[in-house]
Amino acid sequence: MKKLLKNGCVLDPVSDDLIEIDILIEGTYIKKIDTHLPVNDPDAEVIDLSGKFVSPGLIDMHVHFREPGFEKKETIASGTRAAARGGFTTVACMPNTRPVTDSVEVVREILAKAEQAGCARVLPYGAITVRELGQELTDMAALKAAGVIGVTDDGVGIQSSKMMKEAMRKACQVGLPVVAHCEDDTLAKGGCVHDGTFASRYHLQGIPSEAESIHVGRDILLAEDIGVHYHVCHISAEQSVRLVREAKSRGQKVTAEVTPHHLLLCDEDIPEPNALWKMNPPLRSRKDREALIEGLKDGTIDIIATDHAPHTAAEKAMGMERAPFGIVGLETAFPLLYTHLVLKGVLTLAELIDKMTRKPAQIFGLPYGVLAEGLPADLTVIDLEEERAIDPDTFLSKGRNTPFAGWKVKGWPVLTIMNGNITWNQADTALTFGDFE
Ligand SMILES: NC(=O)N[C@@H](CC(=O)O)C(=O)O
Ligand SMILES: [Zn+2]
Ligand SMILES: [Zn+2]
Repeated sequence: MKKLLKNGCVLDPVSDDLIEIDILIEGTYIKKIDTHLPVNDPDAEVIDLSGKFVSPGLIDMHVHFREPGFEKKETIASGTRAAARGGFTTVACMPNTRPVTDSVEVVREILAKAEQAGCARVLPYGAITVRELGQELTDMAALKAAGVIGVTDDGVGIQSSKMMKEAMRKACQVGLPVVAHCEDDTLAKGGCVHDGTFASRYHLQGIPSEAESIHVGRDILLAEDIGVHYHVCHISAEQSVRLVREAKSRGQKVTAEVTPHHLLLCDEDIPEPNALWKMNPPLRSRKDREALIEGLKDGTIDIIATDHAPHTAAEKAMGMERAPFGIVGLETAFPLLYTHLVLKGVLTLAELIDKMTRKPAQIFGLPYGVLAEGLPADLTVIDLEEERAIDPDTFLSKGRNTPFAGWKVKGWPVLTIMNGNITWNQADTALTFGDFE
């Protein structure tokens, strides 16, 4: 099966200008990219992309799909459909499932379900410790052989420095990155929002920034001699950015990701104690937010990842102190970032796309993230002019927990192609609101 995409605009890799281009997809690969390809092949389906922007398929290195175990919040089927609607073709899913993704069996189950769902490429992470309890290391060699792309106990921090050091040694031996949820329980436990102005106004227990930064600093020191690739999840605090910057300047293999919500919101923006604004790490101070933007611009922070964390409406209605941490992100990330970073002149379109495509692929060694002949046909077509309010009722994710409802944003993905197959087409209502479990 062939698809000929005509007249789409791509970023010129040299000038970063938008240039018009034709792309021929054959089977699952990009066969040809040229300024003009003839429309004379009767076997090729021709798709006109005039006026639309074509990006390499977006990559999200941090999502929670909740399967197995918490299928009421999300399934691999609903999560990958949400990914496709958000323009993502590759997503890496976190192991805080039930059972935890700490065994070859669970990894196989996730990969099989993802294959069946077919809407996005799913790359599983394996746990660092058995059941994410921080007591006993998993069999990382076996997990790697089964297909995990990194190890993490996301959802909880590794409290013991000794355990983290051993984990780094083992991960390094088998060639897996250590992806760290940085959180010191002795500082964070019991808190529900950042230890700042909002917490004091509403007399809520705060989570101080150092709860994260202490782990970032500790882990950078531990990783220094081991030489493992150490990646910081959802970085949120100014001090953490500073520590990563310093480690990079010494040439250490440290990378970091930041979420759209930490880039766009701070604790002052929380209107009232409402769990739609509750996530881990919490929205921090204005100063922290500015440091994250600075870190993203100067390359200290490598990539943007959503930390898509769906929960049920009932769970999120339990209030700021009792509701679980987490917000969804897949279906709003690109338009939010395009509107609030690119259109406001904080990042260029090329910089934003780089942090959501080429860069995540590069740091995790994945063969995706660029448009090139011979690579898998992963593309996201975006209407940079379309402006619409975010409406959680239209989400394909089972999670509706977002603080961004009603935000009017531009730059909606209209067509997503993964491995040569259309996984999202805004114009096709059958694909848009199908009957999915
Ligand atoms: N980010 C969150 O607030 N929640 C995540 C866990 C995590 O990413 O640490 C979840 O699993 O719900
Ligand atoms: Zn986390
Ligand atoms: Zn997470």
